Amino acid sequence: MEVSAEVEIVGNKSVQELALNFENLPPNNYIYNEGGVGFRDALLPSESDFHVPIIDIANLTSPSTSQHELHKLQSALHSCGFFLVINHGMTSSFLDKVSEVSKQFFELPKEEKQKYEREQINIEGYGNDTIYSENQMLDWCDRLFLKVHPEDQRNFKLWPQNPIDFRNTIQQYTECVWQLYEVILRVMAKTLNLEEDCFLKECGERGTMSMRTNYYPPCPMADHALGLKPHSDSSSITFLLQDKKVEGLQVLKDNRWFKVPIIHDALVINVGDQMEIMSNGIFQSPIHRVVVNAERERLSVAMFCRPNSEKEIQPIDKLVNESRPVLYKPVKDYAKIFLEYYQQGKRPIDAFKI
Ligand SMILES: O=C(O)CCC(=O)C(=O)O
Ligand SMILES: [Fe+2]
Repeated sequence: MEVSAEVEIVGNKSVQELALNFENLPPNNYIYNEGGVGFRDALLPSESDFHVPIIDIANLTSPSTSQHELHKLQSALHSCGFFLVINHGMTSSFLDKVSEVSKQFFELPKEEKQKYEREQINIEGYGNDTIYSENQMLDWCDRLFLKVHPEDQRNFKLWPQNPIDFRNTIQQYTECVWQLYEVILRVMAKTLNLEEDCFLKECGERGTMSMRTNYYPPCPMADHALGLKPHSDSSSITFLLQDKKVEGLQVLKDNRWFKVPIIHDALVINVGDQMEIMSNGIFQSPIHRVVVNAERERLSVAMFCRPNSEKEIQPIDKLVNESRPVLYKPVKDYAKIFLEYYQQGKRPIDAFKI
Protein backbone atom coordinates (compact mmCIF):
# COMPACT_ATOMS: atom_id res chain seq x y z
CA MET A 1 0.00 0.00 0.00
CA GLU A 2 1.34 3.44 -0.93
CA VAL A 3 1.77 5.93 1.89
CA SER A 4 -0.52 8.81 0.96
CA ALA A 5 -0.60 12.42 2.08
CA GLU A 6 -1.86 13.38 5.48
CA VAL A 7 -5.29 15.06 5.67
CA GLU A 8 -6.33 17.63 8.23
CA ILE A 9 -9.78 17.24 9.77
CA VAL A 10 -9.75 18.60 13.30
CA GLY A 11 -7.11 21.31 13.18
CA ASN A 12 -3.89 20.44 14.92
CA LYS A 13 -5.39 20.25 18.37
CA SER A 14 -3.92 17.71 20.73
CA VAL A 15 -6.34 15.37 22.50
CA GLN A 16 -5.17 17.01 25.71
CA GLU A 17 -6.51 20.35 24.44
CA LEU A 18 -9.81 18.80 23.34
CA ALA A 19 -10.14 17.29 26.82
CA LEU A 20 -9.77 20.70 28.45
CA ASN A 21 -12.83 21.81 26.55
CA PHE A 22 -15.13 19.45 28.40
CA GLU A 23 -18.38 21.31 27.69
CA ASN A 24 -17.86 20.83 23.92
CA LEU A 25 -18.32 17.32 22.62
CA PRO A 26 -15.28 15.84 20.87
CA PRO A 27 -15.30 15.91 17.03
CA ASN A 28 -17.26 13.09 15.38
CA ASN A 29 -14.14 11.22 14.35
CA TYR A 30 -13.62 10.27 17.98
CA ILE A 31 -17.15 8.97 18.57
CA TYR A 32 -18.20 5.36 18.01
CA ASN A 33 -21.97 5.04 17.75
CA GLU A 34 -21.83 1.39 18.67
CA GLY A 35 -20.08 2.17 21.99
CA GLY A 36 -22.19 2.09 25.12
CA VAL A 37 -21.57 0.70 28.55
CA GLY A 38 -20.31 -2.61 27.19
CA PHE A 39 -17.40 -0.76 25.64
CA ARG A 40 -15.68 -0.38 28.98
CA ASP A 41 -17.20 -3.28 30.85
CA ALA A 42 -15.07 -6.04 29.40
CA LEU A 43 -14.76 -9.33 31.22
CA LEU A 44 -12.19 -9.88 33.91
CA PRO A 45 -9.99 -12.91 33.25
CA SER A 46 -11.27 -14.41 36.52
CA GLU A 47 -14.78 -14.46 35.05
CA SER A 48 -13.88 -17.15 32.53
CA ASP A 49 -11.24 -19.71 31.78
CA PHE A 50 -9.11 -17.06 30.07
CA HIS A 51 -5.78 -16.23 31.77
CA VAL A 52 -3.03 -13.69 31.31
CA PRO A 53 -0.34 -15.67 33.12
CA ILE A 54 2.35 -14.13 35.30
CA ILE A 55 5.73 -15.49 34.28
CA ASP A 56 8.65 -15.37 36.69
CA ILE A 57 11.47 -14.83 34.22
CA ALA A 58 14.12 -15.66 36.83
CA ASN A 59 12.73 -19.20 36.81
CA LEU A 60 13.34 -19.44 33.08
CA THR A 61 16.89 -18.15 32.96
CA SER A 62 18.54 -20.12 35.73
CA PRO A 63 20.42 -23.28 34.65
CA SER A 64 17.62 -25.36 36.14
CA THR A 65 14.84 -23.89 34.04
CA SER A 66 11.52 -24.59 35.65
CA GLN A 67 9.49 -26.83 33.34
CA HIS A 68 6.33 -25.62 35.02
CA GLU A 69 7.16 -21.99 34.17
CA LEU A 70 8.08 -22.97 30.62
CA HIS A 71 4.71 -24.67 30.17
CA LYS A 72 2.91 -21.64 31.52
CA LEU A 73 4.67 -19.47 28.96
CA GLN A 74 4.01 -21.98 26.22
CA SER A 75 0.31 -22.04 26.93
CA ALA A 76 0.14 -18.20 27.03
CA LEU A 77 1.91 -18.00 23.67
CA HIS A 78 -0.36 -20.56 22.10
CA SER A 79 -3.61 -19.24 23.51
CA CYS A 80 -3.67 -15.45 23.78
CA GLY A 81 -0.21 -14.02 22.98
CA PHE A 82 -0.23 -11.88 26.15
CA PHE A 83 1.64 -12.51 29.40
CA LEU A 84 3.01 -10.58 32.36
CA VAL A 85 6.64 -10.81 33.44
CA ILE A 86 7.93 -10.39 36.97
CA ASN A 87 11.43 -10.67 38.42
CA HIS A 88 12.81 -8.93 35.34
CA GLY A 89 15.53 -7.13 37.25
CA MET A 90 14.06 -3.60 37.17
CA THR A 91 13.12 -2.13 40.51
CA SER A 92 9.76 -0.70 41.31
CA SER A 93 11.22 2.77 41.83
CA PHE A 94 12.98 2.65 38.48
CA LEU A 95 9.75 1.72 36.66
CA ASP A 96 7.97 4.53 38.52
CA LYS A 97 10.65 6.89 37.31
CA VAL A 98 10.07 5.84 33.69
CA SER A 99 6.35 6.60 34.03
CA GLU A 100 6.99 9.78 35.96
CA VAL A 101 9.36 11.44 33.45
CA SER A 102 6.93 10.50 30.69
CA LYS A 103 3.99 12.01 32.53
CA GLN A 104 5.98 15.14 33.36
CA PHE A 105 6.57 15.67 29.66
CA PHE A 106 2.82 15.68 28.92
CA GLU A 107 2.27 18.12 31.78
CA LEU A 108 4.53 20.73 30.15
CA PRO A 109 2.99 23.77 28.44
CA LYS A 110 1.89 23.23 24.86
CA GLU A 111 4.69 25.43 23.46
CA GLU A 112 7.34 23.32 25.18
CA LYS A 113 5.89 20.03 23.92
CA GLN A 114 5.56 21.42 20.41
CA LYS A 115 9.34 21.74 20.17
CA TYR A 116 9.34 17.97 19.71
CA GLU A 117 6.35 17.79 17.40
CA ARG A 118 6.36 15.16 14.66
CA GLU A 119 6.46 16.30 11.06
CA GLN A 120 3.61 15.48 8.69
CA ILE A 121 3.54 11.78 7.73
CA ASN A 122 6.49 11.17 10.01
CA ILE A 123 5.65 9.02 13.00
CA GLU A 124 8.55 10.06 15.21
CA GLY A 125 8.04 12.86 17.75
CA TYR A 126 5.19 14.32 19.79
CA GLY A 127 1.66 14.37 18.37
CA ASN A 128 -1.47 12.36 17.79
CA ASP A 129 -2.96 10.31 14.97
CA THR A 130 -1.61 10.55 11.45
CA ILE A 131 -4.74 11.25 9.44
CA TYR A 132 -5.09 9.72 5.98
CA SER A 133 -8.79 10.19 5.26
CA GLU A 134 -11.67 12.39 6.37
CA ASN A 135 -13.74 9.58 7.81
CA GLN A 136 -10.90 7.96 9.74
CA MET A 137 -11.69 7.13 13.37
CA LEU A 138 -9.31 8.88 15.76
CA ASP A 139 -7.73 7.69 18.98
CA TRP A 140 -8.30 9.58 22.23
CA CYS A 141 -4.59 9.70 22.88
CA ASP A 142 -1.53 11.92 22.47
CA ARG A 143 1.83 10.28 22.13
CA LEU A 144 5.55 10.68 22.05
CA PHE A 145 7.20 8.25 19.65
CA LEU A 146 10.99 7.84 19.69
CA LYS A 147 13.48 5.46 18.12
CA VAL A 148 15.55 4.26 21.05
CA HIS A 149 17.69 1.36 19.80
CA PRO A 150 20.29 1.02 18.32
CA GLU A 151 21.91 4.14 19.72
CA ASP A 152 22.90 5.57 16.35
CA GLN A 153 19.22 5.71 15.31
CA ARG A 154 18.30 8.06 18.14
CA ASN A 155 17.08 11.36 16.84
CA PHE A 156 17.92 13.48 19.86
CA LYS A 157 16.31 16.63 18.58
CA LEU A 158 12.97 14.91 19.26
CA TRP A 159 13.95 13.71 22.75
CA PRO A 160 12.58 16.08 25.40
CA GLN A 161 15.18 18.06 27.35
CA ASN A 162 12.57 18.67 29.97
CA PRO A 163 12.11 17.01 32.46
CA ILE A 164 15.83 17.10 32.92
CA ASP A 165 16.19 13.39 33.71
CA PHE A 166 14.02 12.20 30.80
CA ARG A 167 16.88 11.25 28.48
CA ASN A 168 18.94 9.49 31.06
CA THR A 169 16.00 7.50 32.38
CA ILE A 170 14.82 6.43 28.94
CA GLN A 171 18.33 5.46 27.85
CA GLN A 172 18.67 3.29 30.93
CA TYR A 173 15.22 1.80 30.42
CA THR A 174 16.09 1.04 26.80
CA GLU A 175 19.16 -0.92 27.85
CA CYS A 176 17.21 -2.95 30.40
CA VAL A 177 14.33 -3.74 28.05
CA TRP A 178 16.67 -4.68 25.20
CA GLN A 179 18.49 -7.17 27.42
CA LEU A 180 15.19 -8.61 28.53
CA TYR A 181 14.04 -8.79 24.91
CA GLU A 182 16.95 -11.03 23.99
CA VAL A 183 16.23 -13.26 26.97
CA ILE A 184 12.53 -13.55 26.10
CA LEU A 185 13.21 -14.34 22.44
CA ARG A 186 15.53 -17.16 23.52
CA VAL A 187 12.97 -18.55 25.93
CA MET A 188 10.24 -18.35 23.29
CA ALA A 189 12.43 -20.43 20.96
CA LYS A 190 12.95 -22.92 23.77
CA THR A 191 9.20 -23.44 24.15
CA LEU A 192 9.23 -24.71 20.54
CA ASN A 193 12.35 -26.86 20.97
CA LEU A 194 14.26 -24.65 18.55
CA GLU A 195 17.83 -23.37 18.84
CA GLU A 196 17.66 -20.57 21.35
CA ASP A 197 18.99 -17.89 19.02
CA CYS A 198 16.79 -18.74 16.03
CA PHE A 199 14.37 -15.81 16.39
CA LEU A 200 17.22 -13.40 17.13
CA LYS A 201 19.02 -14.59 13.99
CA GLU A 202 15.87 -14.26 11.91
CA CYS A 203 15.55 -10.63 13.12
CA GLY A 204 19.03 -9.93 11.76
CA GLU A 205 21.82 -7.98 13.37
CA ARG A 206 20.87 -4.57 14.63
CA GLY A 207 17.24 -5.19 15.41
CA THR A 208 15.44 -2.02 16.48
CA MET A 209 13.32 -0.75 19.31
CA SER A 210 10.97 2.25 19.39
CA MET A 211 9.20 3.71 22.36
CA ARG A 212 5.68 5.06 22.28
CA THR A 213 4.42 6.85 25.33
CA ASN A 214 0.63 6.96 25.20
CA TYR A 215 -1.14 9.68 27.16
CA TYR A 216 -4.92 9.28 27.44
CA PRO A 217 -6.62 12.38 28.92
CA PRO A 218 -10.02 12.02 30.63
CA CYS A 219 -12.72 11.82 27.97
CA PRO A 220 -16.19 13.44 28.12
CA MET A 221 -17.67 10.58 26.07
CA ALA A 222 -15.69 7.72 27.52
CA ASP A 223 -18.36 5.15 26.61
CA HIS A 224 -18.11 6.11 22.95
CA ALA A 225 -14.41 6.75 22.37
CA LEU A 226 -11.31 4.57 22.26
CA GLY A 227 -7.81 5.41 23.47
CA LEU A 228 -6.45 3.08 20.79
CA LYS A 229 -8.62 1.32 18.25
CA PRO A 230 -8.42 -2.47 17.92
CA HIS A 231 -5.04 -3.47 16.50
CA SER A 232 -2.23 -5.93 16.75
CA ASP A 233 1.34 -4.61 17.02
CA SER A 234 3.83 -4.55 14.15
CA SER A 235 6.64 -5.68 16.46
CA SER A 236 8.23 -9.04 17.05
CA ILE A 237 7.23 -8.51 20.66
CA THR A 238 6.09 -5.46 22.65
CA PHE A 239 6.88 -4.56 26.26
CA LEU A 240 4.26 -2.46 27.96
CA LEU A 241 4.56 -0.54 31.18
CA GLN A 242 0.95 0.04 32.19
CA ASP A 243 -0.42 2.86 34.29
CA LYS A 244 -0.17 1.76 37.92
CA LYS A 245 -3.66 2.84 38.86
CA VAL A 246 -5.87 3.21 35.82
CA GLU A 247 -6.75 0.19 33.71
CA GLY A 248 -7.79 0.41 30.08
CA LEU A 249 -6.05 -2.28 28.04
CA GLN A 250 -8.31 -5.02 26.66
CA VAL A 251 -7.54 -8.11 24.59
CA LEU A 252 -9.85 -9.89 22.16
CA LYS A 253 -10.18 -13.62 22.72
CA ASP A 254 -12.83 -15.82 21.11
CA ASN A 255 -14.71 -12.67 20.05
CA ARG A 256 -14.94 -11.32 23.59
CA TRP A 257 -13.00 -8.44 25.13
CA PHE A 258 -11.06 -9.12 28.32
CA LYS A 259 -9.35 -6.68 30.65
CA VAL A 260 -5.59 -7.06 31.05
CA PRO A 261 -5.06 -6.75 34.80
CA ILE A 262 -2.62 -4.33 36.42
CA ILE A 263 -0.02 -6.25 38.43
CA HIS A 264 2.49 -4.13 40.28
CA ASP A 265 5.97 -4.09 38.79
CA ALA A 266 5.04 -6.57 36.11
CA LEU A 267 5.68 -5.72 32.47
CA VAL A 268 3.05 -6.76 29.97
CA ILE A 269 4.44 -8.57 26.94
CA ASN A 270 2.54 -9.32 23.79
CA VAL A 271 3.39 -11.11 20.58
CA GLY A 272 3.48 -8.83 17.52
CA ASP A 273 2.74 -9.53 13.86
CA GLN A 274 6.37 -10.13 12.92
CA MET A 275 6.67 -12.88 15.54
CA GLU A 276 3.44 -14.41 14.25
CA ILE A 277 5.10 -14.56 10.82
CA MET A 278 8.44 -15.94 12.09
CA SER A 279 6.65 -18.61 14.14
CA ASN A 280 4.53 -19.58 11.12
CA GLY A 281 1.37 -18.67 13.03
CA ILE A 282 2.09 -20.81 16.10
CA PHE A 283 2.32 -17.66 18.20
CA GLN A 284 -0.61 -15.38 17.44
CA SER A 285 -0.37 -11.62 17.54
CA PRO A 286 -3.36 -10.64 19.69
CA ILE A 287 -5.85 -7.92 18.83
CA HIS A 288 -6.11 -5.39 21.63
CA ARG A 289 -7.56 -1.94 22.26
CA VAL A 290 -7.55 0.73 24.93
CA VAL A 291 -10.68 2.19 26.50
CA VAL A 292 -10.70 5.59 28.17
CA ASN A 293 -11.98 7.03 31.37
CA ALA A 294 -14.27 9.98 32.12
CA GLU A 295 -12.46 11.13 35.24
CA ARG A 296 -8.89 9.97 35.10
CA GLU A 297 -5.94 10.31 32.79
CA ARG A 298 -3.90 7.24 31.93
CA LEU A 299 -0.34 6.79 30.73
CA SER A 300 1.43 3.77 29.26
CA VAL A 301 4.90 3.25 27.80
CA ALA A 302 5.17 0.72 24.97
CA MET A 303 8.52 -0.55 23.66
CA PHE A 304 8.21 -2.13 20.22
CA CYS A 305 11.08 -4.52 19.42
CA ARG A 306 11.46 -5.23 15.74
CA PRO A 307 13.69 -7.06 13.29
CA ASN A 308 16.20 -5.00 11.32
CA SER A 309 14.07 -3.27 8.68
CA GLU A 310 16.45 -4.37 5.91
CA LYS A 311 16.22 -8.03 6.81
CA GLU A 312 13.63 -10.09 5.01
CA ILE A 313 11.89 -12.22 7.60
CA GLN A 314 9.90 -15.39 7.06
CA PRO A 315 8.65 -18.43 8.95
CA ILE A 316 11.49 -20.39 10.59
CA ASP A 317 12.28 -23.45 8.43
CA LYS A 318 11.83 -25.90 11.27
CA LEU A 319 8.28 -24.68 11.83
CA VAL A 320 7.27 -25.55 8.30
CA ASN A 321 6.37 -29.13 7.45
CA GLU A 322 3.77 -31.21 5.65
CA SER A 323 1.16 -30.83 8.34
CA ARG A 324 1.96 -27.14 8.80
CA PRO A 325 2.74 -25.61 5.40
CA VAL A 326 4.19 -22.15 5.17
CA LEU A 327 1.43 -19.66 6.06
CA TYR A 328 3.08 -16.28 5.37
CA LYS A 329 5.02 -14.65 2.56
CA PRO A 330 8.45 -13.21 3.33
CA VAL A 331 8.30 -9.58 4.41
CA LYS A 332 10.73 -6.71 4.75
CA ASP A 333 10.26 -3.40 6.61
CA TYR A 334 6.82 -4.41 7.88
CA ALA A 335 6.54 -1.41 10.21
CA LYS A 336 6.55 0.96 7.23
CA ILE A 337 3.26 -0.27 5.81
CA PHE A 338 1.73 -0.90 9.21
CA LEU A 339 0.55 2.58 10.08
CA GLU A 340 -1.65 3.30 7.10
CA TYR A 341 -3.38 -0.07 7.43
CA TYR A 342 -3.87 0.58 11.15
CA GLN A 343 -5.47 3.96 10.61
CA GLN A 344 -7.96 2.36 8.24
CA GLY A 345 -8.84 -0.27 10.82
CA LYS A 346 -7.15 -3.01 8.75
CA ARG A 347 -4.54 -5.61 9.69
CA PRO A 348 -1.48 -5.60 7.41
CA ILE A 349 -0.65 -9.19 8.34
CA ASP A 350 -3.68 -10.32 6.32
CA ALA A 351 -1.87 -9.11 3.20
CA PHE A 352 1.00 -11.53 3.89
CA LYS A 353 -1.06 -14.64 4.53
CA ILE A 354 -0.76 -17.31 1.85
O1 LIG B 1 -1.95 1.75 26.58
C1 LIG B 1 -1.97 0.53 26.57
O2 LIG B 1 -2.24 -0.13 27.57
C2 LIG B 1 -1.67 -0.25 25.30
C3 LIG B 1 -0.85 0.46 24.28
C4 LIG B 1 -0.73 -0.24 22.99
O3 LIG B 1 -1.41 -1.20 22.70
C5 LIG B 1 0.22 0.24 21.98
O4 LIG B 1 0.88 1.29 22.22
O5 LIG B 1 0.34 -0.41 20.91
FE1 LIG C 1 -0.61 -2.22 20.89
